[in-house]
Amino acid sequence: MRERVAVIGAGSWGTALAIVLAKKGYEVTLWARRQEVVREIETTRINSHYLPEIVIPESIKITADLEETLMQCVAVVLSVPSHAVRETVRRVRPFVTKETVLVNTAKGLEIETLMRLSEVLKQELPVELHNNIAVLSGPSHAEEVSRDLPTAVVAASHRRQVAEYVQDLFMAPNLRVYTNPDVTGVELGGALKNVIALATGISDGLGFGDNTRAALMTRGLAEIARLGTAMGAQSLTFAGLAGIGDLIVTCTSLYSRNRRAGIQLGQGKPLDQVLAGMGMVVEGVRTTKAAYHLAQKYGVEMPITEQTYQVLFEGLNPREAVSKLMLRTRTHEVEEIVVNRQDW
Ligand SMILES: NC(=O)C1=CN([C@@H]2O[C@H](COP(=O)(O)OP(=O)(O)OC[C@H]3O[C@@H](n4cnc5c(N)ncnc54)[C@H](O)[C@@H]3O)[C@@H](O)[C@H]2O)C=CC1
Ligand SMILES: O=C(CO)COP(=O)(O)O
Repeated sequence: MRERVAVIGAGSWGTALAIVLAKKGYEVTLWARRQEVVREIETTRINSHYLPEIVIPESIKITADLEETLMQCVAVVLSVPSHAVRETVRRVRPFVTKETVLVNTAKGLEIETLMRLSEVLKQELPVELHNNIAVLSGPSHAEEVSRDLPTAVVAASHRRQVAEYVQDLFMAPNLRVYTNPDVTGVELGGALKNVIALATGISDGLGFGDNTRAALMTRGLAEIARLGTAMGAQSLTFAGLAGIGDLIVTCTSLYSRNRRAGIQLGQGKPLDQVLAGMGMVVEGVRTTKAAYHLAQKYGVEMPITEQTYQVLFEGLNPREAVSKLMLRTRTHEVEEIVVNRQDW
């Protein structure tokens, strides 16, 4: 008998992952919040709003009934936006057993609590399920994964068997999955790169150049790693797929909603209009707020995040924000190198 996997969230990413799993032979049920999405996929096999170019295999069952979706499934893949993770896990909880593996694929933070999403899952799930939690992250636009273009991602879990289970679950000829025990680093890399994607988008929208984008990405990664290590992550994780890997794709691809939102902001469009026009989740906006407060909480300098926050929420002119970054007090590139070189 084929193993059953539930994918919760029929947006771009949930749909793409459901296709990957169905092609691997799993019996996949995709849960959509809205009945009209169920009807459309059932009748046309197209999810026209989120992945219009992709034909969804007949073998994927689509429903808005959560109990039906979760019945006898061995794994649950959560692909709803970060702000919906807590309420979704609460709804999922009654239908999972203590053997079910739960994989969060959303990239963000909970702004009210500043928690990472696996921490939200832990809070909402009984303790016997805590070791079954995993996260999937890395440079992986749904538009490309659903077209089977070669992609590499990372599965993180505190338990090696669970990370390897998720690795095996998704591993496919064109989807290579690595494991990493550093759940904190993998989650923070995936969430915080969206802030830098907004910043680089803004810079592109202002008409600045490739040098500017490279500077923002590099210094952005430095501040992601600074906050990440202060929060207990391993610095090397930020040199991996969930760190620099995802930063590269999100800051350079036109599939990135965060980058596209940033470009429009840089061109002078107000935030509410940008978000209304996007029609898909732009995680970086909320994450900027969370990251700004986390930087204060941990006493970590995050100048790009701070300026992005000012632009998004305090009405700072983006050009002035760039100028503030350029004119900051001079500093070293890597503080640790200087501290360890007393002869210098
Ligand atoms: N699109 C992509 O290429 C990738 C997205 N992700 C992450 O996956 C998460 C989901 O993103 P996408 O699928 O791209 O978003 P999307 O905007 O394409 O779709 C979001 C889906 O969640 C549903 N939804 C919205 N609010 C909800 C709620 N309160 N309760 C339940 N469902 C709700 C929507 O109806 C929609 O089906 C995000 O955190 C994103 O960062 C991660 C990797 C790749
Ligand atoms: O995380 C992603 C790709 O890895 C998706 O990024 P966007 O949300 O900016 O589209």
